Amino acid sequence: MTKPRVLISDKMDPNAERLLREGGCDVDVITGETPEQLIARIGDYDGLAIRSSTKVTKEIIDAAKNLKVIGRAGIGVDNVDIPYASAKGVVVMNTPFGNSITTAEHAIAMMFALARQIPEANAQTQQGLWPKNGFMGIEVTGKTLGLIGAGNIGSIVASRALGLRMKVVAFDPFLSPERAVELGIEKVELDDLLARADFITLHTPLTDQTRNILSRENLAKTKKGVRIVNCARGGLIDEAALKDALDSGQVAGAALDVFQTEPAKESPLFGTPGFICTPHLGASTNEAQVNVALQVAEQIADFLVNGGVTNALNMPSLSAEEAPKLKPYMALAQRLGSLVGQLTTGSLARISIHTEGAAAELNAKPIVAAVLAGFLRTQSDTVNMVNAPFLAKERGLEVREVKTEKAGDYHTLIRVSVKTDSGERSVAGTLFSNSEPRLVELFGIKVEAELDGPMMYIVNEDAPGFIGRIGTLLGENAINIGTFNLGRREAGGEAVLLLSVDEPVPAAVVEKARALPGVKRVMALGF
Ligand SMILES: NC(=O)C1=CN([C@@H]2O[C@H](COP(=O)(O)OP(=O)(O)OC[C@H]3O[C@@H](n4cnc5c(N)ncnc54)[C@H](O)[C@@H]3O)[C@@H](O)[C@H]2O)C=CC1
Ligand SMILES: O=C(O)C(=O)COP(=O)(O)O
Repeated sequence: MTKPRVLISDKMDPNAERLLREGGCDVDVITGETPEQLIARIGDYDGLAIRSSTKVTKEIIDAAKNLKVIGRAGIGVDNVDIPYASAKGVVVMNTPFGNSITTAEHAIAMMFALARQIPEANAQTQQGLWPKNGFMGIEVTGKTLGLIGAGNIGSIVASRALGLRMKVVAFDPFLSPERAVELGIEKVELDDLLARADFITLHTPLTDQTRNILSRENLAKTKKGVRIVNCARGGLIDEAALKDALDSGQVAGAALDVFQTEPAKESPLFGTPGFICTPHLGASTNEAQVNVALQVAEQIADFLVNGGVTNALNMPSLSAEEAPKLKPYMALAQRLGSLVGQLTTGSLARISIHTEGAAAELNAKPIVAAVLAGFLRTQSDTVNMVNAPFLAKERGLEVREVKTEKAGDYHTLIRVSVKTDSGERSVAGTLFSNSEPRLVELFGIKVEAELDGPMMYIVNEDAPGFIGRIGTLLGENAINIGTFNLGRREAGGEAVLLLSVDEPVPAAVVEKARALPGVKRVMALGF
């Protein structure tokens, strides 16, 4: 088997390359390329490992014909076009915890640098000015820190600030009151935070809701003399308004590690009294870089070599514990999805995925994604578990999930029902010996089949002689039958025949089968 190829396109700790190789990948480290150079290069690679410098745009994803996974050695993924990667079936992963302590420490360092004006005092002292009377600072003890965003990094900042005897208030709509109590902080509304905080630190991702959260209007609502630290993302603060607020004294100090446009080689903020900055160094410590490099390499190799999914942003994660249990279910789900996809004609309004018995105890997300992937792959070759839920939504398909924990006739069952113009029909399957996928019901008829390889599906009137006729037809055309699965609604009613065959059934033979007496429907299927 050829090894998957991974490109590391941003500066990364060498452990990333080492671990990817040990994990079974071929690796190239080529950093600092222009977008055009990356577009020309990316076509060969199965995996791409990045930090924040590489911008993974639509153009790059389009050029990446083999790409299966993008691994971000860090947290923020606003440099990756995730919706487009999802549409193209590319998994996007990050390392959500590896650099959070380091970034929280940088925010605290920036807070002290502002409180005691360390950068400017250092510069003037080294110029020989000994400016002992020019730098009156403030204590942080007893001051109020306002956190905007209290997730991983925000809560570490909170714990450090509490250790410094600060009072901490936080605005985060997703922070539960219980978690706030656990952290020892007060959950507040944004206006309240703006009015009360002596220091504000930002720790949210950049989203439509957080963009410009410190707008001109909100900066005007702050306590006069506030000091602001941003080690999260540039677009969270209106930089022009911040410059004006520093000039007017409304804001006494601002420390930015991140800018609206990076690299920030010029800014109206540069040189403004009370303004300090670093060039996106939040995650730059030896410890954090080793952490994220090891994590991203392990995740990429595990995905490309074993199919394991960790920390994916556009696909349900599969833990090492869950993966082996879920694997046969995903195979079953994918085959049932494919079966209904092949048998359904006409427009589809809804697909329902019902898990019953042991199946209902499992994480349903990967099972649903596998059904949708199986279903939609009958319409497009580029569908996989990553883009299937996205495509289903795009096509206006309603997806329902139902769980029944009590087992019915089978200890475990997945039922896939589709609602079309002509009504609702379903197929169902179970696992034999907890590992072998089997179809057990097809449109209300009990039938047992493996759904593996080429097959033939026939609906006919249940009458003597039919099996002989179909056997003869296939024999005359040198088609060898592997398994023969028969089911019927009632004696003399409608019968279903599912045959597994050694070779795909040619269209001409399908036509001949359709012409046999009593035959209602014939299709060649493939799994
Ligand atoms: N400067 C640097 O080098 C680094 C920057 N970062 C950035 O730091 C930021 C925070 O990272 P984490 O704490 O790991 O993320 P996280 O996802 O753990 O926490 C983000 C928090 O923001 C909250 N949030 C979301 N929308 C909000 C809104 N509208 N208003 C208020 N709060 C909202 C969420 O509920 C969540 O609690 C990210 O933008 C990340 O990219 C992360 C690492 C290094
Ligand atoms: O992890 C993050 O979100 C960061 O912003 C760190 O960026 P970097 O990897 O240092 O370019």
